[in-house]
Amino acid sequence: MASGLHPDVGRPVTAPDFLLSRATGSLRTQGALASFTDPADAALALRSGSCGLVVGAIGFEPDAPAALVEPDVVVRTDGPLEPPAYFRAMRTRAHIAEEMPTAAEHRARVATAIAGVRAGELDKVVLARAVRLAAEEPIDPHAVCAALIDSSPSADGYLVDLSPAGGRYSGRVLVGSSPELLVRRRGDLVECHPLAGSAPRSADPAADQAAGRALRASGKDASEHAFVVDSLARSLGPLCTDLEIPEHPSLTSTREMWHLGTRIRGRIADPRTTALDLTLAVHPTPAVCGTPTDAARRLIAGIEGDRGFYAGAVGWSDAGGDGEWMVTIRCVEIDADRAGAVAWAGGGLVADSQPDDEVAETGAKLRTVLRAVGAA
Ligand SMILES: C=C(O[C@@H]1C=C(C(=O)O)C=C[C@H]1O)C(=O)O
Repeated sequence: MASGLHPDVGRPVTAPDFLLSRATGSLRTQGALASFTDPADAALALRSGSCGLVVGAIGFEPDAPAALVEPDVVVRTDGPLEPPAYFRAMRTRAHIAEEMPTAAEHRARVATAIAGVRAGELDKVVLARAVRLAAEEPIDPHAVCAALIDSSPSADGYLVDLSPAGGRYSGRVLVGSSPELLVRRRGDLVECHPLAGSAPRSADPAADQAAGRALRASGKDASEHAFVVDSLARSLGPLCTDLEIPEHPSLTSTREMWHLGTRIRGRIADPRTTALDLTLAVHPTPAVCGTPTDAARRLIAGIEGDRGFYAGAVGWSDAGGDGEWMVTIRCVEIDADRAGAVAWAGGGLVADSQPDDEVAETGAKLRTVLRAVGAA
């Protein structure tokens, strides 16, 4: 680069402030004609037709501030997004500055929660831990997103400017690569692909296949998974007709993880129900919260505190009702000054869960984003 040029020269001016990359179709947007911190207001604006499209993120807690906007400029594509060469060439370099909590403390929390499940206080709860990352050079959220899209076999990735949520979120950006489709509506077709029940993958092909087979055969993981499918069946039942739910989950994978997944399909009962309405009806599922929902939510708030946008939903919905929302996992929230970030990972706990396995599982889940920021 010639000296004297602005360091940002070459940076695509079309860099979006929201994007969702999916193999089945993507969307990126810039600007905001309107913004919503209450998802119910956004849902109403879509249904009334006063707003044509809503994009952004909603928090884990339904009453937490959302970062939703009606975007100004919208580009839709049929396939996944191809990150610009400018961002692909950037290497993020960060390191873990703090474990929140330490792996040992997370193990102790997990053991306490499993004891609660065994005592009959609840059936399942998802506990998460976080790490604070410190950057060697300012982090460019688009570079992290490009790395996540490029390392996802299905080119999954998302980026959301959290500023519309206000307060401490001003200037922060959420970036991730979620394998979990919370809900999608296309025309009258409604689809979900819940994941629950996980095992870390292995670099050794034989060990990797064995880990997948063991997950498929695991009664503990089947029960963890069933809570999610049952919850979706209950919440979607009144909103859909012809709900098709396979009897058994199948094996699915990311670069780091094996998961049990179930492809659920149905037809929308009332065409006025938008993808955002569906999202608000099913969220939070026991894939990120637990069963019963309120007991799990209370336990999570007491142990972890405020999850913010982690374990929420990220996506888009249009006034015609179409849209797609992913579960906000495998993500990192980048500070407004770009000097640091926080990444989270959680896992479901049932009566048969083992604390050491759970620590290993969250460690493996964290690697998705740690690799993308050069901290793995
Ligand atoms: C909570 C996370 O993942 C969720 C929990 C899973 C599990 O408990 O097996 C699997 C996939 C996700 O639904 C996360 O990645 O942070």
